[in-house]
Amino acid sequence: MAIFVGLLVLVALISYKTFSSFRLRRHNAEQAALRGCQEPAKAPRKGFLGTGMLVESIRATRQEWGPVWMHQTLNSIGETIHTVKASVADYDLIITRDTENIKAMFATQSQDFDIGTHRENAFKSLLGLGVMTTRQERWKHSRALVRPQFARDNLADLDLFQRHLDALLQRIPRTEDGWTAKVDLSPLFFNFTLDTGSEFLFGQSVNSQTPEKTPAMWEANAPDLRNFGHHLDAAKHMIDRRGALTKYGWLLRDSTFPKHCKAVQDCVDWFVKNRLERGADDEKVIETPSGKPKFVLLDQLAKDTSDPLELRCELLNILHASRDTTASLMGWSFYFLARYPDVFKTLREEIIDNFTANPEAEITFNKLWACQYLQYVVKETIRVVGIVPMNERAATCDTTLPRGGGADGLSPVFVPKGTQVLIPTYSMQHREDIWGPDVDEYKPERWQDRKFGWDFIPFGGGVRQCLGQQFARTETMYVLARVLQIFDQIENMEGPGPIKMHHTIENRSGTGVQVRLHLASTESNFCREQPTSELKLGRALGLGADRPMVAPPTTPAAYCRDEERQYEPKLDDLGLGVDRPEEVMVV
Ligand code: HEM
Repeated sequence: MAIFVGLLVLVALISYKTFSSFRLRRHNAEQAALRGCQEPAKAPRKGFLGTGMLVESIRATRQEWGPVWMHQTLNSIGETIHTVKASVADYDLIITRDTENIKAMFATQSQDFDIGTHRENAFKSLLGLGVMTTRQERWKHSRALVRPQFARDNLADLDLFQRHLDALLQRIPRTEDGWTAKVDLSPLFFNFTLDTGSEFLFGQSVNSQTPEKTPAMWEANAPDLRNFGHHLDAAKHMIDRRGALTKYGWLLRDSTFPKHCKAVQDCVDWFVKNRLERGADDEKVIETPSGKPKFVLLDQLAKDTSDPLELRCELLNILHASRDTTASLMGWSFYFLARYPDVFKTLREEIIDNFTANPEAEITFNKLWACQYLQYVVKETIRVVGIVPMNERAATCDTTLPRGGGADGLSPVFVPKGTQVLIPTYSMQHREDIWGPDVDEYKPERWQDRKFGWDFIPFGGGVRQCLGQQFARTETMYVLARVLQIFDQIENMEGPGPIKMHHTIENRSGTGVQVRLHLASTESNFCREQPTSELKLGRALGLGADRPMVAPPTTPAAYCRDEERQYEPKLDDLGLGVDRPEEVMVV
């Protein structure tokens, strides 16, 4: 009897599912016809229930070429096809790298699109509900809370960067011949941005580069601040793995994940509690060496809300958005400088012309942003690697995208409510029809006089545009400027091999940034003298100093420069603001 009832329920369920899916398909077909839409090209359906593409994409990500795989897969469907529909099991999604569609989702039809539920679901255990993770009315509330803080002029604090850069440089051991030991700069940048980010957000740095500076009273009263970075990385690793499975991410379980999330949250709660105990008006005005009051985001947010959970979530959302992205950008910048000596030379000349070779000479925000070649290097680095190589939106109602349907790809495409639309920014930034036949070359000069709009959206665009792009670019440019004052040569210490893109949410070099640097002045005390035991210490610090020296540097074939190019700087690129109308693209 029980079996009979069970079977009956199963048949009823299957019938209901079949009927609803039939009704939905008919509804979608009617709506598409009414709106003059045509079907886009289809990605080949491979493997069991069409999961082949998903498996391929996960494999490519593991092999550290995920963004390139996506680009090649789209090109294999058609180099002139920029919008496709892909199906995995019962799940249809659209992938588009068409600039008209991007503009529609971010600007002209932005009311019909928002981030999907995946971002919120994937991140909420760690970050809670904040500006990165929420949608609709809840997101408007968060954005209204944090945006005014980012709309200030010159938000980035150069003194803050300098203090933590000093600590970073002390991590690099020098040898007797004026060169540093071989060093992997990548982990150093991740610690650096954790330290600058935590100080910017909480008012006090977690000092991941200099744990010995942690105040003694913290040791007694605080949660596990020393391992803040470790817990953050471990929790994010799990989120990345879940994210790769899109809607099926919940299938992955890891018993340590909640512990890491809790450890991170405990640390932030501790900062928030200390701040709230002082009362909203008790803002300690600390003057930085440049005479500017120190900006602390927590102080500012505490004026608007005293809800500890809300404060924790917003701060963590921003820390997540800022730390790894900016560290990746710094790492990649040096990765390419080590492979393009002529770019390094041109950039260094510009830095010395503007700021002298004295690494203690003042660098101001305005002068930094006036360095054109420096900006080109940063933009080209972002273009070539796509720091956030994939963005996404989901339709909040039945709607359309203006292009991609029909044989010529020029008809609108119907997008049913709930459909996820992937935006492969890396692929957009490698479209030959937009960037020219030298698209795969690393060539900062291409940015001279280049106007761009919806074809270059590394910081998103429209109402949900990144709030920290000015901060990230200032921090990266500052580090580049100072390091190039101190060092006059950089050498790639990695063996030959293809570029590896370790794509989690952001994209960092999968082989690290293995270099050695030459001090411009032998008097310089910017690095530590290297005792004989230093190689072992280097390993403990994750510097890679003990790794075997490898073959002389080679340039990855895809990024060969075929000729010397002349460059003349032009001053046209100082507009930064998140204050501009949201539709204007400013990068
Ligand atoms: C190279 C560094 C960075 C890159 C490439 C980057 C890129 C992005 C991208 C692609 C988005 C998503 C936009 C969307 O959903 O369409 C975003 C959002 C965001 N970013 Fe950044 N970001 C960087 C650094 C930063 C920094 C340093 C901060 C803060 C100090 C920051 C704060 C935010 C915030 C708060 C959001 C959420 C905006 C919203 O949804 O309303 N980002 N960023």
